[in-house]
Amino acid sequence: MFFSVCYLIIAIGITAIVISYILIIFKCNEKATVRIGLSIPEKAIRKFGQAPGPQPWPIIGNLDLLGRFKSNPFEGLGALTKQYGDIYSLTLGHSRCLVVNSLDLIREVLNKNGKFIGGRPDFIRYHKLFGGDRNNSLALCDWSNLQQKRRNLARRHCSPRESSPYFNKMSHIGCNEINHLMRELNKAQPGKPFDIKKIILGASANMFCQYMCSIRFDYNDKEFRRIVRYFDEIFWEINQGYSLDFLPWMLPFYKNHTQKIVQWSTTIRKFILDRVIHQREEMLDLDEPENDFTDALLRSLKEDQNVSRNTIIFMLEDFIGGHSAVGNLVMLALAYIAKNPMIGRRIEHEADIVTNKGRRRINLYDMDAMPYTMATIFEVLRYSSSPIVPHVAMEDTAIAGFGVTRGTIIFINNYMLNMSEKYWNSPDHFEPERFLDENYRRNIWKVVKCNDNRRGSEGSDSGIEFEKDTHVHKIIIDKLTSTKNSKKSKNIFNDKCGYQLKKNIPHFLPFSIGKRTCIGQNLVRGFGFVLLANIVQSYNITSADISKININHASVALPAKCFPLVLWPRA
Ligand code: HEM
Repeated sequence: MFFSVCYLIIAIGITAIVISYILIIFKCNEKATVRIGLSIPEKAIRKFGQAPGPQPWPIIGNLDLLGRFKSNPFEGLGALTKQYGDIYSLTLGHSRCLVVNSLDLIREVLNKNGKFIGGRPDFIRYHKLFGGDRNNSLALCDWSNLQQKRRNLARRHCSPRESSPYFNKMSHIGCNEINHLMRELNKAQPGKPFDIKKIILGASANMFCQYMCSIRFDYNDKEFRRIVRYFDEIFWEINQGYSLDFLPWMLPFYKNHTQKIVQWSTTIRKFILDRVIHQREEMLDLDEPENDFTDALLRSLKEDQNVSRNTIIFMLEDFIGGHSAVGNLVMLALAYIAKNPMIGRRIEHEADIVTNKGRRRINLYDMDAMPYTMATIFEVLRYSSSPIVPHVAMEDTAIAGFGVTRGTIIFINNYMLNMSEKYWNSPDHFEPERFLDENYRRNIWKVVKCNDNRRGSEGSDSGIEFEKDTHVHKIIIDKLTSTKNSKKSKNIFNDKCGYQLKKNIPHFLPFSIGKRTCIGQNLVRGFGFVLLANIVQSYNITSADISKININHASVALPAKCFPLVLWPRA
């Protein structure tokens, strides 16, 4: 009996392996059928073979190769370029994947082929996070008319231009929350390590909640604290890769984990319904002018039959959840400052100039006059190299002459760009200076008259949106003329204000490019700046033990419980 069971298990195993291998080999050899012209239909269709890549195993495909780079799979994807070049295929589980590793290829994928590769991977975890359907999520859904509509709805509020009233609102809300944050930070004992992350996340959450829903929560509100933690857990979760993503039959082994994910997301949804949406629905007056993003969403629910209540709840959840990204980004910046106090000194120096030695809080309009602070944020984005969410081909297409069949997952390896010696000097060093343009000082008198109103990203595909430069020119000119007789101030000008943040660096794509670029990037820069600049203005940041500051590459996410930091109030 025992032997029969063993033979049966072995037979099932061998059959599964053989079937798996046949399926994998079939997928590897499939050709993409691509329409290449419009004139003569028969001649316009061509078949393209897929990019070469390592030989896959049955069942796991090439997961073994990535398994060797657990702490940073993108490094693993980069290492494979030595053997297979900048574009190659992989099979992860049974999923066909294409990996692109160079700037030209990334552009070809995201800009030229954007409309064919607008899908997202069908990972079980993504469904669990969004009420059983990942298409509820703005970032994890496939491209659709609904997604276009959601992006349009969100753009005005979530990508505020400097000249818009939304920008002013952001600045006001940011500064107001900084007052609350400082009261919390003042409770910390100077020189004693403490968990600053949860306080920063709370402040960031309140900035987002006030901006999107005109509501803020007390830092001691238990429910608020809980959902801030759950959002943070989810942010970490989304930034991780699991075997489950490619081997869905492993679900029973991940039961506890997926239950946890569902519990986090349902608790968050309940909070948003109970504490935000219900009240607002009762108060909604369609004749009154639109007050915030929640108003805009509730109105679209009344005015557009294609928008469902679920859509707006998930949208609000997605956007409020953006606070975790900002909180983690600021936390990373503080960690690098703790490791290298000179970075903190230079930010303090800028902060002291713009606020006349701390006589006021730093607001969003100071952003252009504090280029080193912004450069630090950009350097965190480069150094941490947040991965671009994988795209999926929604129809057959060809990239660099290689076929990409429908359903292929496309990994865009921006880690390779961020760590390439071709583009950066000493890329493995954390150096905000690399984002400062020294030539600016020489050219300042020429450019100050420039009255170009275009958004900075239009002329480039760096994907980072900038406003016109007139404001910073004015600040610098004012500073130069008002202080030209003071040797000390002149040094300050030469040392700091003569630099400008480099803009539109074509190989720096932290927010991606093309159809599915990040909608929240202006919120990241705005709230990230206000948080970082004001904290560093008020405190010296150190660590009791820098060896405890462990930071993973290729992720902006830190574990919910990470390292403590030490604050010393500045005199
Ligand atoms: C550290 C901060 C952040 C970074 C580095 C970042 C980066 C990215 C990247 C790389 C993508 C993928 C683009 C693509 O697939 O081609 C993305 C998508 C997205 N981001 Fe961000 N993001 C950040 C913060 C935020 C915030 C604060 C929000 C909202 C408040 C936000 C909203 C979105 C949305 C909605 C998408 C999906 C867009 C779509 O698929 O159509 N992000 N982000």
